[in-house]
Amino acid sequence: MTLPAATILGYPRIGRDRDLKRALEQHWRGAIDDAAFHERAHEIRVADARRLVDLGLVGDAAVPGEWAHYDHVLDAAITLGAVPPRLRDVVPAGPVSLAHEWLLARGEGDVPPLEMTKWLDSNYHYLVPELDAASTFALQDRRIVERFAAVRDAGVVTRPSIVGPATLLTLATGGGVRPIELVDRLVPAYRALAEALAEAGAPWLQIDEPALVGDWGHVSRAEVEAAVRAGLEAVRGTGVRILLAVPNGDASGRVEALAPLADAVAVDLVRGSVPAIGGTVVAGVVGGRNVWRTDLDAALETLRGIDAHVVVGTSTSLLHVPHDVDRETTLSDELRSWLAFADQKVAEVVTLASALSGADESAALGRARDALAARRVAPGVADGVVRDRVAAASAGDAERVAYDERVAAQADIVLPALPTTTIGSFPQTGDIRRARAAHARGELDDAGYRAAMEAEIRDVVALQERLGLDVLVHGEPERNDMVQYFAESLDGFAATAHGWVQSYGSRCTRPSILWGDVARPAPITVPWTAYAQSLTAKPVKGMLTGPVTILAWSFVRDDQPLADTAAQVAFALRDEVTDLEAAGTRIVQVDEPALRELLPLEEHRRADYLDWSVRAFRIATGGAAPGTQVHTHLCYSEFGSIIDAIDGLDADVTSIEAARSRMEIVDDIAGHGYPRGIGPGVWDIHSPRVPGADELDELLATATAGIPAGRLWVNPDCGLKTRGYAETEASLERLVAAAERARERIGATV
Ligand SMILES: Nc1nc2c(c(=O)[nH]1)N[C@@H](CNc1ccc(C(=O)N[C@@H](CCC(=O)N[C@@H](CCC(=O)N[C@@H](CCC(=O)O)C(=O)O)C(=O)O)C(=O)O)cc1)CN2
Ligand code: MET
Ligand SMILES: [Zn+2]
Repeated sequence: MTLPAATILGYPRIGRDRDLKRALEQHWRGAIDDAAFHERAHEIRVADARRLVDLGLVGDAAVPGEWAHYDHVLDAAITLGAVPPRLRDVVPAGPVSLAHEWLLARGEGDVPPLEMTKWLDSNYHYLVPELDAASTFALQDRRIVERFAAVRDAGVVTRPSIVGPATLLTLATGGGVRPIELVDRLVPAYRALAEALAEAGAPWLQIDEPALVGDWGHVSRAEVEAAVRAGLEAVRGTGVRILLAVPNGDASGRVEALAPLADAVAVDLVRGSVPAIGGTVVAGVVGGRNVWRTDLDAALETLRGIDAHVVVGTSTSLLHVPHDVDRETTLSDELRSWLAFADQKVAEVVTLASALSGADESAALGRARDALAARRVAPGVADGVVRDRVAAASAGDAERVAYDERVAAQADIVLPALPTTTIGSFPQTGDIRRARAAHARGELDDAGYRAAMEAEIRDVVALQERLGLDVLVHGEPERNDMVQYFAESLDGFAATAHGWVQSYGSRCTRPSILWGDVARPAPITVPWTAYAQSLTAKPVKGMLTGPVTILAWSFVRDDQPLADTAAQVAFALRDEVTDLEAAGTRIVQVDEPALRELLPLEEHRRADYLDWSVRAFRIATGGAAPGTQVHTHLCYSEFGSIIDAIDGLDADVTSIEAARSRMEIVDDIAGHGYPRGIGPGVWDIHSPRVPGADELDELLATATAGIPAGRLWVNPDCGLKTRGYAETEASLERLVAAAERARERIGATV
């Protein structure tokens, strides 16, 4: 049985109206029981599968079946019995209950969850499988088989998918063992899955191996290739056919020798070129990482040039894009005509497959051509003033005076040794969100909304003064999201109303659409920051999101180099810094949590990326006076690899996630001789756990051992927007007390 003519590699699983998010959060707070949760999850799966058939994915195995509750990497680990060694006594072998699934994903009490980190170069987060030398694997949980059968019984024969062994092991951590070395032990469990699926009547299994397109450092290319091979050899001959999917980059040069072991190979033709393989190729000409309408003429030409049996597909799963652009009635008709969300992308692969088979699709091709042509010349796509400013940028725009001179100019910002601060956001309470929703619906007027946010700022400032923090924040209550908020105030961006995309677990974002040249028509953050500063004699940090993060967490235009778009955003932020200074702000933080995330998977593309991304940050902050203290904030570990780039940002103070990795970063910093202020996080804010006093002392002892006291700051790992007030107050109280003890211990004078 061959694959149908059109398919996609995956579909959003959070539900059209974030139905799965709601079900998850209701189950977590005990509002619905296991049976009700399973029922809701099943309904979402069936509705999505039927919609995909209605959109034209007809024929057995055309509809992908990947339906994790929380994360697809966690689902693979659960399926194959890869339970963390530390939890062997807690999570028994066999099917994993919802309670245990949430324990793995979210932790509980003293049990920390699996670590969470970025999936490839995206803003989706997966849970890192934990393995050790004693790890064994088997088909322990049949959720993939059961979901296939349940959706088949509802009328749709899908193509289940699972993360492949090379990718699973490349992304896993190992205690005392390199996970990739466990591959021979792991692959029989994949075979057992393939056999079970064959028995259940599944015609195809998709094995995702994006690890093939990256350069990993800790795992060699030969090891990745060998692990993919071992997986494919293990699953051969069970009766289920194998689609090897290699999304997220250029598979050519990496997949040719493996292709004969699979029944079909899916490749990303948005980022990559066509590999020389025969057999069946799922040609990923429709992009899964962006929201622009496909150039169907160009795609058709690519498809016609492939010397193999061609199935039209997407470059990646559509997990990263929202469901349906037709719901975005607040966008202009013009902008909407340029866009394709998941459902429109499905229609595109169907149209292309039909055209490829010789049917007359001239009307659809013509509409796509017209939309593209209109986009090229639309007002706002190119703005002469913006372009002239970027073109005129000089090296000096990215330079501040030497650090020593800045330290001298900042001497009147009076702070103790080991100053305490937070990362910016305070809890986003239900009241704040309800006020914003009421404001959006027109039920709360502008003045009422401002008053509500100012009341919140007053409370947050008072709380920080009571706790004794040294550098205060206003708490960011007015921000729906740290990127969308800025996008809504900048020219060149559009925000969506329903364009939710899963970020992790139940948490979603609405990435904005960066379609035109970027400019800042008016100050954005100044009134809020100035209001907070008016309430206190302590310094209040102004809080901005940096250019790289604004790009990384938006859907960016594909018609010019990212570096050019980054420079435009950087100049807009530069003006905001100037206006904050004029309003009396002495400390400005420019967050770049996505700096590491956008680092290309392929080694040969990294230097160029780091060059333009660091430059964009420096343009954004380069206009700050020497007396203005510039902070930045980065989250997620693995920063050792980009420590030179962090140094290159030239920020006066950098706060960085460190508590979860138990201060590993301190060695990197000490070894590098990093010369400026640094605040390694001492409180892991990703769970409601309140850190113990001993734990804080220990983390600070590690920090003071590696970093000179004059440069060390004390802060949490990240912002507090997902936390509640109970744990926020308790944890910050302990953090301030621990900083005081550390000052005494090292004999620092306040
Ligand atoms: N873009 C982005 N990426 C990021 C992060 C981030 O902060 N932003 N942080 C890191 C971790 N990722 C995260 C992603 C999302 C959230 C998060 O909290 N998301 C919220 C939504 C945030 C938001 O957009 N809030 C809006 C809309 C909130 C909402 O759902 N409103 C209700 C109505 C309000 C009510 O009556 O309660 C609705 O629309 O139904 C607002 O506050 O205005 C969620 O999923 O619940 C946190 C971290 C990395 N990537
Ligand atoms: C994901 S980084 C978050 C930084 C932001 N200033 C906050 O505190 O929420
Ligand atoms: Zn952060």
